Amino acid sequence: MGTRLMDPSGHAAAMPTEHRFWLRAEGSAASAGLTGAEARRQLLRDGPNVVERLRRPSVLRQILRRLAEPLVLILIAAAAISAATGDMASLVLIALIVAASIGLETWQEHGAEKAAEALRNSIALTVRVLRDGREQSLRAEDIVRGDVVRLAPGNLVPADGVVLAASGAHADEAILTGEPYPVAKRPGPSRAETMADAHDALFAGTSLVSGEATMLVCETGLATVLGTISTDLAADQPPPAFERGLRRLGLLLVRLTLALVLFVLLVQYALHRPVLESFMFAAALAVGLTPELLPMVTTITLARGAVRLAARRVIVKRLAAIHDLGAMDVLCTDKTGTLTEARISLAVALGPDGRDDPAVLALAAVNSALGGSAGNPLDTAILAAAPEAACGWSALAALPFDFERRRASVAASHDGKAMLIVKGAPEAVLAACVAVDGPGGPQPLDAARRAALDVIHEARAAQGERLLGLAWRALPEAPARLAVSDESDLVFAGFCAFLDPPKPSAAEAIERLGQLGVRVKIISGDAAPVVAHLVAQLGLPAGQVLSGEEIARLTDAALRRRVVATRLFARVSPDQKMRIIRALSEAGHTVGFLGDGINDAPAIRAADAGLSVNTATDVARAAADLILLDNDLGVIADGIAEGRRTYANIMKYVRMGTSSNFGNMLSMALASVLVPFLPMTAVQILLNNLLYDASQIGLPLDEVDADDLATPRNWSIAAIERFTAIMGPLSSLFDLSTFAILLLVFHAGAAQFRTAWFVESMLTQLLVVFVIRTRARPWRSRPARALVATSLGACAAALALALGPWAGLFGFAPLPGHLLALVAALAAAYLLLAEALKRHAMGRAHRARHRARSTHAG
Ligand SMILES: Nc1ncnc2c1ncn2[C@@H]1O[C@H](COP(=O)(O)OP(=O)(O)OP(=O)(O)O)[C@@H](O)[C@H]1O
Ligand SMILES: [Mg+2]
Repeated sequence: MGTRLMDPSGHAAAMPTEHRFWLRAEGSAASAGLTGAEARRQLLRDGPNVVERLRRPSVLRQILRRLAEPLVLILIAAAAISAATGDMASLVLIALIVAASIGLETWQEHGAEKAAEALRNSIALTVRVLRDGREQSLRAEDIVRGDVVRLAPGNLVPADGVVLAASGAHADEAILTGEPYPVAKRPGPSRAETMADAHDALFAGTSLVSGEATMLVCETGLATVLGTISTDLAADQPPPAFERGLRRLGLLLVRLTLALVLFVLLVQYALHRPVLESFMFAAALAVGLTPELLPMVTTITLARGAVRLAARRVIVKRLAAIHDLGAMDVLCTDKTGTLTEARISLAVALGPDGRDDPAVLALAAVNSALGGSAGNPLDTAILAAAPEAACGWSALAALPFDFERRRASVAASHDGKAMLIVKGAPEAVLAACVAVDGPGGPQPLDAARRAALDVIHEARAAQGERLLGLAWRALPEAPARLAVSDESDLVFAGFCAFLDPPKPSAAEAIERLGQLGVRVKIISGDAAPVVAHLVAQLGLPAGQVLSGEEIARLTDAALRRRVVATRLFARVSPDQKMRIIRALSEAGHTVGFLGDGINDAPAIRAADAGLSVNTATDVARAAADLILLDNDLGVIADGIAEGRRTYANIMKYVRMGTSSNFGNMLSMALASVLVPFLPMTAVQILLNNLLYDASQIGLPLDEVDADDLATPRNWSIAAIERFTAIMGPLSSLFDLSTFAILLLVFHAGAAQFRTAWFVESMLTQLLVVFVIRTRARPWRSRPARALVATSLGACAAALALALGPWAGLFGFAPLPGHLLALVAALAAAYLLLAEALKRHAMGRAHRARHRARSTHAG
């Protein structure tokens, strides 16, 4: 559970008095809320209610961050030293080139992130607040101290505050205290030293799991308990699939760079070459090798993906989740709303004999009216079927529904007689019953009678009807509070059966996902026969159902073996949903989860791609990486295509960087040994690198082959290494032949050598993109116009710089016609050979499931 707010012994630490806002006097006075004007003034004083320090850094800060990168610093220092020895030109040039590449990067990234952020804002969390005497829906950011906020189950608590009123309110505070069970909340002063004991306080970041509460906001933003520890919490999350791959790629490149730079420095030292010059050369090599555009290319491709997805009504909250969606090979989903219409209606209320019984419906209606929660679809369906049934009843106490107990209870009185009414999943209710209603009054619930009830339950569920059980007990006196232990010695009254028609579009969507290589699994809290019936209705293959009861008995290792082949899971608790996701993930799958309830939030958080819908509860939406504006499995298929598109384009950049760019830098290092002078000056390497970078701006916009969209794709470092190992040396081989011809045949001098090679390496490096951007023949896969423009533009610029009248400024010398022709011929030969070898270098199309292997190997 991390460090959180606990001391080493695991006990919640006492907070300093000034933070214990629940002890302040302000909470004791009931409040009618603020006026709009008061709130605006308060907002100016305290600032917006945000804890995340994830706010985008300013442009200036982004530039400074890039300037402070060690390589750039070394280069600038080296240039400064050479300026001190009289070489002003290289200082100016290096400064200009560094400025240009930083400018390019900052400008591109800034624009892309702004677009993505605007989309995120469109699904901001809203809170019900009392302002100007009426309830309004406001963005959580605009909440200020003194606001009065209303909370319902599934709502995130937007700020720290004290409870003014509550009925059956329980909060999940695990995120702050590590306490796994919901904590009861009620008004009234507490003298609590620790937040775990503060029954009258609600904390930002926690959520209401049941009941209702009204709270007075005492602290907002960074002043909240969450605000003081939010950085710890962020560090607690394991990185998702995309970041894991990116990190491993970074390590690979660092190793390559270090090896090359050390090699050059050692050789130069051994050959007694000038120290400063060698040093600058090595630094320029390192800059040339660093994939400094990788963050920009990934951000832009992902941000563009986000914008395209928005057109399909999918909002991306975490950009990298687009990639994870493309890599996903298993999608788990809950049932209600995704596979069904979520228009739950009451079909019938049955007595224990299986016949219609309006008295059972009346009991259910009293329970729902006095102890249900607004927004719960089952409670809503019951009240719609019997709107008047609760008249004349008054609530005494309630014990709200939770997903572990699967029961909801109320103590209610009618004509002065008190009664406990319990409703819930039939087996959960029956477990608390000792008797059953019969014609002549309650009868003992013996084995035969239990079996008869099970038969009714099974038969109904097998027809796809979701059942709730109802039970009651007379109460000798009115209780002040209810506990779980009160749910005992009950008399079973009967069932309510509900219908929720399947969505016609669901079957088609699941088939489409199957064609994309994504298997769909259903994880439901509902009973097994209901899930099986639905699956049959949708015309999908059923197979075995794994129940929550069985899962509870399985160890993690055993569960890992079972989950892969199982498609249906029933009667699972929120915790078990999360366990299933983890097990799939450990079995090597990239897992998505789509859900909308309080009970789905842990699983959404655990998934690589957490999906929710805009109508879902706050906790589910907060946990999700992607929000569907329409609850439709079909759009997920669109999202998957988008994810794979972005991945394919990012891979093109990676391939360019690790093969042709790496090959060039490798040649440069070798040449520094073989050639009597430095093969390129530091300035020329940097120019080379800048033009190469500029050419890549078109990549995020590139078209993608159908082949790249067909199967789940995930980082495979092994495949990248293979590609590098083949294509890198190929490019070096060509460079070395170029060197040999230039030196031995044409006896080129230093300046001419550098010019010829600059042109050759630019042409090969820039044009090879058209070869390796596709597995097909280049003329069969058309590149995007933007890519053609940036690549050819960079080529033209390189030729102009090296051959134009200003060439001398950069240390270039004029090239005679036959040398130019030679360079062009060599570049063409290289491209042809690269084309011949690329399929071999790319290997078989790797699928996401190979991740398991490469992860364990790496
Ligand atoms: N308001 C309620 N009162 C009593 N019992 C309830 C209530 N809501 C749900 N239950 C019980 O808890 C079980 C699990 O809840 P629910 O079906 O919503 O879980 P779920 O995992 O979200 O299911 P689904 O896959 O259908 O979305 C229900 O099948 C029902 O037996
Ligand atoms: Mg649900």
